[in-house]
Amino acid sequence: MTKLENDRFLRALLKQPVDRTPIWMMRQAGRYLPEYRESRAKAGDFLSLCKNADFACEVTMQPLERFPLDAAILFSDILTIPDAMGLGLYFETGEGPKFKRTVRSQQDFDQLIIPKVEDDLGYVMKAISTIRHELNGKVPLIGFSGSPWTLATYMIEGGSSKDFRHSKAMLYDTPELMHQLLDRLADVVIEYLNAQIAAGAQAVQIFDSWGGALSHRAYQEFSLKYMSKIVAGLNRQAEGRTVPVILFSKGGGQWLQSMASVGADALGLDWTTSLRDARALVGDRVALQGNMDPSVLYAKPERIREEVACILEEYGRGSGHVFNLGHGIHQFVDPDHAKAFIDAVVELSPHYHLDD
Ligand SMILES: Cc1c2[nH]c(c1CCC(=O)O)Cc1[nH]c(c(CCC(=O)O)c1C)Cc1[nH]c(c(CCC(=O)O)c1C)Cc1[nH]c(c(C)c1CCC(=O)O)C2
Repeated sequence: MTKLENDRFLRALLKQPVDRTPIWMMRQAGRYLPEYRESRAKAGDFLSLCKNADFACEVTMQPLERFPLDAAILFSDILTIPDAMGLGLYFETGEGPKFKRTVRSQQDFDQLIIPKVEDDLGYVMKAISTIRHELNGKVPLIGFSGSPWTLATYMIEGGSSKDFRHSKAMLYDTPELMHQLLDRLADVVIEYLNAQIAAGAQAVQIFDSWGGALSHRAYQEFSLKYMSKIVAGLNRQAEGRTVPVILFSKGGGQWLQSMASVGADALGLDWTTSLRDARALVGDRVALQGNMDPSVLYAKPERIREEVACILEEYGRGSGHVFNLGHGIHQFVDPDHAKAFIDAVVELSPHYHLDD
């Protein structure tokens, strides 16, 4: 077992003392990096990057070669699960993800394949072990999955959606069908994340990108309940350490108290919530991750630095904060601005940990 040289990300998630606030960025490997665009052109397309362990490893490492990040994130996609369930994932340039088949009826549900994670998603585990080998203990590797609700929206709509027309209709008209789908997805996610942990993921994040599209009642019943089932089903010890779990419901700022009670180690916040208020609400129960508006990276480096300073001050002193953007980095961001952001966290945050 290689010793982890930099564990401040894992420590902060468990609210253990750190020398400075750790940082990583959602979508840190992606189109804003010219070297990513080059690798994608070499591989042919995005899915070929995900399905080939050497390419997935190459692009995972790219942001770490440029910036002093405290974690790597597996290069993959949340939609690998519906693809393995037989829906036929493809990407049309400039149009985002699409599925050949959708799930809108009991019959569609009954036809879903129950994937054998080790085979059907074996390429993901292979990417994880390749990346761990390449990282050689430099920083921890994050594994991830979509939440059942977020995955279900893509499976029901057949791709991205603005209004979640078919998913909302199913939720309100045939809630029992929706529950069957969510429960099945929760079981697959548990197996998938446990396989990622066994292959070497040292923390996992559940992306509930569309949790915030639900009503207050529906969020608890159709999203949080299934994330809670997942958290309860995860193997959270590996290689002699705790494997922390991060829940990220985008737009979920008003539900932090209930999210804090499902047993995850940390909650991801988007930029619409104040870290100060969030910390007061959740107390010592969970760490917090976030939450700079990704669009701040369009501004000048001096302005980015001011925003970082405000966010550090909002969280205040002590461990339990992982710096991140409130959502994925945009594709038109100048990589030098991402560098200014990360450097600002590295330079300004030690002050907040003098008593740790
Ligand atoms: C909803 C969702 C998806 N995928 C993901 C989510 C949840 C996070 C979020 O809310 O943003 C998660 C994801 N997708 C990707 C990662 C890689 C790891 C990372 O660096 O964060 C992660 C963690 C790569 C990707 N996934 C995708 C890209 C762009 C593909 C390309 O190279 O063209 C990348 C780098 C494609 C993708 N994949 C998905 C969409 C909607 C799109 C198209 C959107 C877009 O074009 O930005 C589904």
